[in-house]
Amino acid sequence: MLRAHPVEAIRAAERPLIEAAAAAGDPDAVMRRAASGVAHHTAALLRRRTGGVYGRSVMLLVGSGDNGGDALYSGAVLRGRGCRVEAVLLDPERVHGRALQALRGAGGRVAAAGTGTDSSTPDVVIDGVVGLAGSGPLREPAAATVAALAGAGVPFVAVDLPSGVDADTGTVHEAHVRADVTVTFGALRRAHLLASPTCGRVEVVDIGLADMGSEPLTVLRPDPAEVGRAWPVPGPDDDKYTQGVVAVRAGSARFPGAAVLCASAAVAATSGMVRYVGSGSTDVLAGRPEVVCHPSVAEAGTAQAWVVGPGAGTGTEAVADIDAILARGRPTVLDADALTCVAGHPVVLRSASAPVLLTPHAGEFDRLTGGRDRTDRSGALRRYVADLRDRGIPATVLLKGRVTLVDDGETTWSIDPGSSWAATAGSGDVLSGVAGALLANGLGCGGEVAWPAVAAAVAHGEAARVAAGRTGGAGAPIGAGDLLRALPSAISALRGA
Ligand SMILES: NC(=O)C1=CN([C@@H]2O[C@H](COP(=O)(O)OP(=O)(O)OC[C@H]3O[C@@H](n4cnc5c(N)ncnc54)[C@H](O)[C@@H]3O)[C@@H](O)[C@H]2O)[C@@H](O)CC1
Ligand SMILES: Nc1ncnc2c1ncn2[C@@H]1O[C@H](COP(=O)(O)OP(=O)(O)O)[C@@H](O)[C@H]1O
Ligand SMILES: [K+]
Repeated sequence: MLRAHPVEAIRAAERPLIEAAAAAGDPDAVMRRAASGVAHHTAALLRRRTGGVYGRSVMLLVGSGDNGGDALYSGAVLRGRGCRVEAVLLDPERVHGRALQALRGAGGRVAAAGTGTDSSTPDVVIDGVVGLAGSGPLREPAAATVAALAGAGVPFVAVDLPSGVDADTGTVHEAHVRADVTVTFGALRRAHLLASPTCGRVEVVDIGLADMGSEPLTVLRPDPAEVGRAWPVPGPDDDKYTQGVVAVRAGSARFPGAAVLCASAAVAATSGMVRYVGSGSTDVLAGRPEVVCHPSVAEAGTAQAWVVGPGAGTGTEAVADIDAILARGRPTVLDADALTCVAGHPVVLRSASAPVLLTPHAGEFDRLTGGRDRTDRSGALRRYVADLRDRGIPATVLLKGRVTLVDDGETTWSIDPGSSWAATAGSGDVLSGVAGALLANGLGCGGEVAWPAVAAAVAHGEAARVAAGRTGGAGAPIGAGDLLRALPSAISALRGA
């Protein structure tokens, strides 16, 4: 499991190291260690991209703080390895003096932004514009310089964080660096897990930082192997009931497919039994004859967990069904149309005495929250969960997207499947089916509902990867049906990870 920390915690952990270095008369010792890590990973990128290091050209984008200092010291190291290094100073009046001297001493070229820079396109850019102290989008002249280099296809190595990405919220501002590699120091920052697609491959350099624990603002990323180990496996004494029965209320005349995708995903996720309530029994049974269908919520037999919502409608009947399901007092996944019902009738959640898992996409989340705080996704999520919990609703929320977040009011989990192939119609129905099955099974090594939600998101992402890669090569677009069919291979891969 990876942990990513808020800036305040990082700064507090670094302080003793920096003070010790200063007391020993070498105030830049930590910075030079960090910089040699940046140089090491930049050299590795150059080798991968160009087959070597010697003679390659490196451009440093140097801001006014210590992030720029790291870039300058790393340039000095790369100069020592035979690179041509040019530093572009974004604010020549405010630059880390000793680091600049080190670069000059090593034979690096220095220019102010917009004046007489080397005209050839560099092999790599080191982004030392701004790091932990950054806020807001890249400012000029950094924004225009970055846009031109990115447009020319030059790879970026970000020092600490891609500039233009907020360290704590992970907000990616319009003007920002998209990094191929991000080299950070001692421990991950929250943005590394909240904005992982913008950070590229994240490398953590050891600077002698003591191990950091968790606190409420720490973001966690699950280890796929851990999810695989926790996946429910029937034992010798198990039967179809002991593994947890999940009931699915999904589908409508307008959306028959949602019923098939959701119920079939529940069947694929664990052994045991799946019940179905809705208008789609014929279609569900055509694909999955093992599903047990019931004419209404009231007539459904016992289930250890429920899923309600995919394609299930938003009328008064749908709201009444949600109410009836919650009144059964079992853990329940509320997805899709059920979330629209909750947004319109928040009072319906009052019937929830057992844990509920809400699984909105961005639009549904806006509907639930009135569209507040679009820029600080994880903060808005934490506040929404806290609101629900303050109202006595035992809620966990899974916010979908390329980076899926799960928050139970105490912990934020982040899942990034590494590609966006899962962004396809109906794939959310598959996710809620998997989550419901895991909830019914009582999977719970990391919390009552958060862990099944996290495990479902991991398996969903892995299924997308398997499905998109089924043809080999670079991968191909998938539909939700492909993702569904890939679930068994994905679960098997996780269990073998
Ligand atoms: N604190 C530590 O212990 C260590 C820090 N290190 C480096 O130091 C960095 C933090 O340095 P600083 O605290 O000096 O701060 P930064 O270098 O992150 O930023 C400070 C400067 O950036 C400017 N700035 C802020 N937002 C901007 C934007 N959007 N566009 C352009 N400029 C902007 C500010 O005006 C300020 O002058 C870390 O990210 C890391 O790279 C490393 O040397 C390792 C050790
Ligand atoms: N850009 C993306 N990259 C990867 N996965 C994504 C992306 N956008 C959405 N997803 C995932 O795809 C699924 C889509 O769910 P949802 O929006 O509810 O679709 P639907 O309602 O069509 O089923 C979710 O699991 C979500 O996390
Ligand atoms: K940076």
